[in-house]
Amino acid sequence: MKVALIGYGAMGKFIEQRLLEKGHTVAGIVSLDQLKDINEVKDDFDVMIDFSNPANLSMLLDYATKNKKPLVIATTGFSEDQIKSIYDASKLAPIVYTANFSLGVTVFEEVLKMVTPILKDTFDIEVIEKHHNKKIDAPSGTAKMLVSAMNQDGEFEEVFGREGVAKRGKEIGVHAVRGGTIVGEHSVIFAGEDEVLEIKHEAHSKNIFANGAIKAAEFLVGQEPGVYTMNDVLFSK
Ligand SMILES: NC(=O)C1=CN([C@@H]2O[C@H](COP(=O)(O)OP(=O)(O)OC[C@H]3O[C@@H](n4cnc5c(N)ncnc54)[C@H](OP(=O)(O)O)[C@@H]3O)[C@@H](O)[C@H]2O)C=CC1
Ligand SMILES: O=C(O)C1=N[C@H](C(=O)O)C[C@H](O)C1
Repeated sequence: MKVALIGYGAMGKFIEQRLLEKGHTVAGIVSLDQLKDINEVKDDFDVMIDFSNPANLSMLLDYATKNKKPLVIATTGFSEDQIKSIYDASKLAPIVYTANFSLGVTVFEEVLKMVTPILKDTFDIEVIEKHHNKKIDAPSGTAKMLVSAMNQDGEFEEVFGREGVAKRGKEIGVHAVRGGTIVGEHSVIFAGEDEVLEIKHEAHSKNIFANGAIKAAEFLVGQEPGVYTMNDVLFSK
């Protein structure tokens, strides 16, 4: 598989190594101090993998739709309008879009879909995420994704950085911690009267994200246009 890499920061450098180890080729790197535009990548490639910055999204969606190129989007911190533009573009190009490529978080979402309807009326729900001190967006994309998994019917308001009392059944509180080299931790706390259920995922290495994104890219080559999830990548036949 020939890959165009977007972003050459912590994840971009990491995934480049993993791609080469797995026998794939890096056709070009687009980043602030490399090629500036995906159109400048001269070698042909099969798929784009984006671990960069929301500022690059429209360039990547333009390229994907005009050239029918598969796009793996790992970047987080998009606006609502940008997220809508991903779904619009997916009518013309195959896209995997997820804020977390790990198996554990993919399963975490399914567990939340099962547990939340049972506890939502009698327990308060709070999400705590922890990341390294270089992360620019908060709350994390994964925290937002976990809230969405719990909020399928749109009945909760997401409250970031709580002030005042928690409104049980109406709000999900979200809290962000930044420090050191924490790779990524996400906890969902269901707090009831005299009991607490806490479900937690810890990333111990960026490997899980790099390997998941490469699996997603391998899956995406040859797929029809559409937005695919990690559930599709990991569990579809
Ligand atoms: N979905 C997932 O599983 C995961 C997603 N991520 C997400 O991937 C993204 C990248 O993470 P990470 O590698 O740790 O971040 P870094 O800050 O280390 O790297 C970001 C890269 O994007 C480049 N970049 C390109 N265009 C811009 C721009 N307009 N403004 C700023 N930077 C730009 C930066 O260039 P330069 O180096 O020149 O500054 C840098 O190479 C984040 O959004 C993060 O949340 C991270 C891990 C897992
Ligand atoms: O920036 C990171 O590092 C990470 N970002 C993703 C997010 O925002 O959820 C995924 C992971 O937690 C690491």
